[in-house]
Amino acid sequence: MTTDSRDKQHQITRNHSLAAAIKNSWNGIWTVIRRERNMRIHIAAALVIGIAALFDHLKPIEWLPLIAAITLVICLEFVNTIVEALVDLIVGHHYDIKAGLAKDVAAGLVSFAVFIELLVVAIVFWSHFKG
Ligand SMILES: Nc1ncnc2c1ncn2[C@@H]1O[C@H](COP(=O)(O)OP(=O)(O)OP(=O)(O)O)[C@@H](O)[C@H]1O
Repeated sequence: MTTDSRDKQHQITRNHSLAAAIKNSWNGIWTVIRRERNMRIHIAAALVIGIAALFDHLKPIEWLPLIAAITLVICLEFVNTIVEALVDLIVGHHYDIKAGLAKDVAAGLVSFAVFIELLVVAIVFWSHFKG
């Protein structure tokens, strides 16, 4: 295989068009959804929250904190996946205490965001029914 044909299969240059940039970014999102079980759980939880908010006729202002909390969790799960990929790229299959720390802190960020998400959901629905 020549270098040229290899480069066509595995792009390592800048995107030549906006369409290519969008296609590659969607590919990144889809890859995370396919590979990361936790991301699928976050999306399922977001759907459940959204359906509950629809059924309970939440006001637009009440949707905002829910959307913010869900966005935070999903964005941090992307960050967690990026950290895992970079750590694996750097250390491979070797044990390294700093690699473990980086992965644990990244996972901890997601857990913290999920805790905030649960808190936000509880407060929004509680205040909706209370008043
Ligand atoms: N190279 C390494 N060196 C040291 N510890 C590691 C290494 N790779 C993984 N670990 C430890 O194993 C844990 C799980 O690893 P990893 O994050 O790759 O698995 P995962 O199942 O994809 O995690 P998550 O549930 O967050 O997606 C890490 O949080 C870390 O404590």
